[in-house]
Amino acid sequence: MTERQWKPLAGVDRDCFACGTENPHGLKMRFESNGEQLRSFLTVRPRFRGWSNLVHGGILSTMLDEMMSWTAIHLTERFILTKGMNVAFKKPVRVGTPLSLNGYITERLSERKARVVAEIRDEEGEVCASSEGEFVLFTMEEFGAMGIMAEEELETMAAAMG
Ligand SMILES: CCCCCCCCCCCC(=O)SCCNC(=O)CCNC(=O)[C@H](O)C(C)(C)COP(=O)(O)OP(=O)(O)OC[C@H]1O[C@@H](n2cnc3c(N)ncnc32)[C@H](O)[C@@H]1OP(=O)(O)O
Repeated sequence: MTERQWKPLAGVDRDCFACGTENPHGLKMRFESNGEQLRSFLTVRPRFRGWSNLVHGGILSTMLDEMMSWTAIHLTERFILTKGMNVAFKKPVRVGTPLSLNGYITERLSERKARVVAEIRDEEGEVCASSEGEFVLFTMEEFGAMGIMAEEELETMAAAMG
């Protein structure tokens, strides 16, 4: 069986703290999908440290939330909101070291909800932090009705989801 090909996903949001392509203060996360899972590679800059040279736990949680969110968006082709998430910090993560993340759906709870997992691995491939989250899924019309973003922004996002 041939391994599914990984394809880069276009960044569509300029200013998001986690994935914004133009946010100078953000993490600038990028994503790839093979149709079954998503992954991301990044090295966290020292400005995001907590203790000494360790990546702050809040930053790790943001990375996991973003990984799960992109996974939910691209694998369900719906707009999403994070309803809740649990994080396990298993090993300290150091700034300035290459990290990889992956995300996958563990359960489509209903038409409206999905359970998603994300993991952060170090260079040795060891899982340093992981999360499980529940995501509420919305059609473009439903998301538009919530007034979270402008019509043209909604359409740009919807076009990038498939
Ligand atoms: C390419 C892109 C890249 C761009 C990628 C950008 C990625 C950004 C990622 C950021 C992710 C985040 O951090 S999001 C920000 C943090 N999260 C939030 O702000 C969410 C705040 N919480 C809420 O708004 C709410 O609690 C919800 C919507 C999550 C859950 O609503 P709830 O009412 O409390 O929960 P629940 O009882 O389980 O839901 C009841 C039912 O109503 C539905 N429901 C609830 N609200 C609505 C609604 N307004 N419109 C329709 N349906 C709704 C649910 O689906 C569910 O359906 P049924 O099961 O009965 O059928």
